[in-house]
Amino acid sequence: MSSQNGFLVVGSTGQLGTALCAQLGARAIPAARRPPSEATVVLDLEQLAAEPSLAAEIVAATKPAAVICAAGATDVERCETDQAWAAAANHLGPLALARAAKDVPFVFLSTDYVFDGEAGPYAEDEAPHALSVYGQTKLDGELAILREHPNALVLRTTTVYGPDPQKKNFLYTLTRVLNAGNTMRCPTDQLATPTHVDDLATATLKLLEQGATGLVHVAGPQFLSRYEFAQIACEILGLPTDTLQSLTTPELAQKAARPLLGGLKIDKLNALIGPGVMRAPEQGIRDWKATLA
Ligand SMILES: NC(=O)C1=CN([C@@H]2O[C@H](COP(=O)(O)OP(=O)(O)OC[C@H]3O[C@@H](n4cnc5c(N)ncnc54)[C@H](OP(=O)(O)O)[C@@H]3O)[C@@H](O)[C@H]2O)C=CC1
Ligand SMILES: Cc1cn([C@H]2C[C@H](O)[C@@H](COP(=O)(O)OP(=O)(O)O[C@H]3O[C@@H](C)C(=O)[C@@H](O)[C@H]3O)O2)c(=O)[nH]c1=O
Repeated sequence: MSSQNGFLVVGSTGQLGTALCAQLGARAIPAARRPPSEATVVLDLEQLAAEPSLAAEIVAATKPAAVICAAGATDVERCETDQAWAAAANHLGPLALARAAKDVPFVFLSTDYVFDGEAGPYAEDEAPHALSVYGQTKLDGELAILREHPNALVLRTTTVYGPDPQKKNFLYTLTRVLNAGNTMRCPTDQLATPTHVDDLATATLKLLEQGATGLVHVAGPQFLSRYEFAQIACEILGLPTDTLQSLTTPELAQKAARPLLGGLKIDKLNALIGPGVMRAPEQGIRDWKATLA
């Protein structure tokens, strides 16, 4: 495999990776731990964490013009009990790749879960304080990559929704659960700024084109609770709401603590790429609906 000007998209089988590859077209060099075809580079972040020299081999073989690390341990609950996995996929693996790709721009995807949720939505200059293993390992990744890569761009996002090849984001879960007549329990006290995956991909590529570096928040423009997000989705999608139940986070009894007032401010993003790129949930859910068969 050899390519002079492509962007290495790590996590090409994921939600964001798929959107990035679609927007990049022939400029994408997809990379995944379980490649769906021979055209995809084999890249396992856990393996890179254990054997960092493999990262240099992949970079030498693919010669990317930039690297976007859109992969990671995204199962927030599993991270609590499998900390070695979380550290490898969210911190040490991406760091090995960043070290090997020092000569080209490197993008690392992070999260609002680096914050404790006492005062969201958050701007880039606010102090992080992670509550969960997922959030802490992402924060460890951010700090190490920003320290070691001269042109690193760290993008924090939150509650990504829209087309998802693995059909596991919140909207797919909500639709599946409610259509099956089961109860969907949604917290009224977990607030964030839901982000349409295509906008996240667009913003990522615009920032890369501009040569942006450092920390930038990329998220939707509206701050709302999971329950409100679910209500908007139900209305647009015509889902039954008799089994949509509101509750508080303690009642939900999740393993990993979530930031309650999470979410991200996007003034810096808007100043860099112009306003209007990030769509509001109502529009985003309508657009997602239109993609369903
Ligand atoms: N989804 C969200 O709400 C948010 C996401 N983020 C961050 O944005 C990024 C993209 O998220 P999203 O696309 O939604 O996530 P997904 O869960 O949809 O995709 C994650 C990707 O990471 C890959 N992956 C997991 N472990 C490894 C590994 N060891 N080596 C290589 N690849 C691996 C998965 O591969 P496979 O298909 O084989 O499982 C998949 O392609 C992630 O870094 C995530 O932490 C940040 C905030 C919110
Ligand atoms: C299963 C279930 C979840 N939920 C809620 C609780 C919680 O807020 C959320 C859990 O689903 P999610 O997987 O979307 O949420 P979670 O894994 O917490 O979402 C996070 O993903 C990671 C990758 C991030 O980085 C975060 O920014 C955030 O988007 O959904 C319900 O309300 N009812 C349910 O029945």
